[in-house]
Amino acid sequence: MDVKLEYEEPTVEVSVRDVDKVFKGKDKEVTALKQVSFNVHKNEVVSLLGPSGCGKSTLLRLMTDLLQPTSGSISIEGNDPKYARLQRKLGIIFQTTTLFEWRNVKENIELPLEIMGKSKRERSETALEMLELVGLSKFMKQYPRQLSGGMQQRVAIARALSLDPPILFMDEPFSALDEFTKEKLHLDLMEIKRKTKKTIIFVTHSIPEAVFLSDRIIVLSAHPGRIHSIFEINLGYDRKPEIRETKEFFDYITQVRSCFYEEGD
Ligand SMILES: Nc1ncnc2c1ncn2[C@@H]1O[C@H](COP(=O)(O)OP(=O)(O)OP(=O)(O)O)[C@@H](O)[C@H]1O
Repeated sequence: MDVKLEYEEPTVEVSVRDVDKVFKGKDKEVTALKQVSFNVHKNEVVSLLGPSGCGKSTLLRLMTDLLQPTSGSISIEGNDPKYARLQRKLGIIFQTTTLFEWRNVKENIELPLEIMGKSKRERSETALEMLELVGLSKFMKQYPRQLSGGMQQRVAIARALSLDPPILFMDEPFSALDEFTKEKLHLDLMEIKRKTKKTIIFVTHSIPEAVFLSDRIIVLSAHPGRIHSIFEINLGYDRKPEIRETKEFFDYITQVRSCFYEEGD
């Protein structure tokens, strides 16, 4: 029998080409990024991993139009980041949540929809859907100060997802949380990825976190920030907590860690 195998090229969703970023101060310049190039494909989870000061956040801010490159180019779905931002293609989640204290959980999630002029009914329906997705339906009337750090971060994720952006940018979103909460949120994020098919670009300095969550890890080295290595993590699509106990998981951690301790680094 003639079996035709169809292979579809993965769609490039984010493309970073030869990017340099130099911060010019009064009396000195800092080259934060030098000749950085990579692609992120649709539905991929890619982590940017590296030591403090290697330019991870700068790179994320360049991709989300919060900063401009000194040279090189970045495209999101074939357009520049500014266009992508204005078209609401980018959801951004930071390390510290920026929830509004005077709005309850549901009202916080409704905010981007309100800004976009969506009707009250649409706002409410979407917020309820997002609350369900992050498992906070019971807490919709609570105010941010009444929630734990992990719950607040889940509200921030729900809010970032409310306009259904295809790409989520997450800048060390769980680094302020305790280990138990962090591991729970890793599973929540896997579930969100499975249900929503988002592309996720995740900044972290935790090797186990990067290995557990990512399809690929881009390791940056510092001063100036350059791509040191790229690792593919073949631990399957739907990752369960037990993966953390497997040899493959530890092997990936060892492999990634070893590149931080190479001679001369
Ligand atoms: N606005 C700025 N002005 C001047 N220098 C900056 C600015 N933002 C970042 N830098 C410098 O650029 C380099 C990269 O910083 P960046 O915050 O991107 O690193 P990072 O890898 O995200 O670090 P961390 O893990 O500590 O958050 C650092 O040397 C930093 O001091």
